[in-house]
Amino acid sequence: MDQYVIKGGIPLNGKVEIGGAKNAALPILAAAVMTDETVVIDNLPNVRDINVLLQAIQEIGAKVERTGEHSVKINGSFIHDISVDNEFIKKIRASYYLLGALLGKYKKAEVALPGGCDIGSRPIDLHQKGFRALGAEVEIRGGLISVKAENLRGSHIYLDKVSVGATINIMMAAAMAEGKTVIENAAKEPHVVDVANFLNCMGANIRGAGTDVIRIEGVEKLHKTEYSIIPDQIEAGTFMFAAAATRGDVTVLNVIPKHLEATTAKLLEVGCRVEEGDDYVRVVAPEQLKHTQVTTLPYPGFPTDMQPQMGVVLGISQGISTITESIFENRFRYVDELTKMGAAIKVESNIAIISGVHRYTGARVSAPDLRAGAALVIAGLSAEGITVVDDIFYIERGYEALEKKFMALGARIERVSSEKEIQKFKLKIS
Ligand SMILES: CC(=O)N[C@H]1[C@@H](OP(=O)(O)OP(=O)(O)OC[C@H]2O[C@@H](n3ccc(=O)[nH]c3=O)[C@H](O)[C@@H]2O)O[C@H](CO)[C@@H](O)[C@@H]1O
Ligand SMILES: C=C(OP(=O)(O)O)C(=O)O
Repeated sequence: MDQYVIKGGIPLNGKVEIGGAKNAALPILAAAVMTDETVVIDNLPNVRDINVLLQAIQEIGAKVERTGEHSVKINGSFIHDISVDNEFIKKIRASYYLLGALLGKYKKAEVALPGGCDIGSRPIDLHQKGFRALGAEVEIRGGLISVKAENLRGSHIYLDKVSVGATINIMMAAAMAEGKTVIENAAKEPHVVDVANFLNCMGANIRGAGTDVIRIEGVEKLHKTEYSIIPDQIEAGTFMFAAAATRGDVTVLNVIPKHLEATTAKLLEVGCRVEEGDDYVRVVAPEQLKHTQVTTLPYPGFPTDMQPQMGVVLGISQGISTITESIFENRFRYVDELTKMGAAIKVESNIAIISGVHRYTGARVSAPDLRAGAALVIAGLSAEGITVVDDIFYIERGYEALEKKFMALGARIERVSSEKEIQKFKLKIS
């Protein structure tokens, strides 16, 4: 198993290019098979979840051609199987997007129950409710969820909870249903809008994405398009918080500043200076950060996917801060690891009470999930001494070349795969 080994305490400085959003790219890849014509997708992040999904799409017969590190051509006309089940697909969350996509196109699909990071209970009842409302039968058996419909018909669907996954899945199926669908209490995340834009470029008729009511007029057929994925707001936010934690000065390039407003607001509250351009944001950190309060909420609220990174910043901010996690109950698993680095954080139910310490000290820690892992890397970059982060395969689900991007900002970080290499790194920096 690979690790990151980090010599912390160096303020990050410079510019970093942000890639395409994993959580937009995944449903867009699934939606790409909904036409029999060739779709070209660009600004694709080269991360593990994307590669797993592409492989699954290929296994059911779609033609997938990598035309560059960040681009792919997909042709869904060769699909011969609507059953998606392999060892890897079970481990990712976004596998379920193939349900909506294949149900829309073929009126049936069967997909292994979704995995994803263990960040709490992750039911899919709202996805099922949506598919049923469109006229599909839904059955879960033997670790698979299957959906089929004689006829998919538009419907009026109210989501009892704001769900990114359910909104996107229903939108995909409804795009090729007969008649009109209205999704109420829809998720408004930028990636929901990106998927709607992509489907519309393929000929779908979706209005209102980005508001809480989405209206879809089903079409019979979708067609080819060329599309570029939006920048990853979570990758961008991760670098912004890394700048704050290391008392650095970092400019994140190729972003949509509007998507980063909640993150920017919190950085201002802790005392950072934030400059915004058309497609960049610069974060300049003060010597001493200040405490604040955070609650995770659906967009435009503060994203749960940024909560661990924020927690690491607050752990070294003067005073008492609190974080209320209102989306997933198990997203504080980084706290025990951070405690090994000197953090003083108490978790009571879904609230973390954080007494800021002066600085972290390096320790051996383990990434409990994707974003918590990235947060521990930030802690290591800001800590005194050496930190080893184990289980980085979680981090690689969603971050491309994380260590290389940090190195380019002046960090001393290496990806290693043995205890011997860790010792070598220690000798090299001593
Ligand atoms: C691949 C991907 O894009 N993952 C993101 C997606 O996950 P995901 O789409 O799984 O998360 P949802 O937005 O669906 O979940 C939000 C809340 O709704 C609940 N819920 C969801 C579905 C359902 O059928 N029933 C139900 O009760 C969940 O338990 C959670 O409390 O959005 C989350 C919230 O922004 C992010 O943290 C994940 O990174
Ligand atoms: C939790 C995440 O992903 P997933 O929903 O795929 O587990 C994430 O992107 O932070």
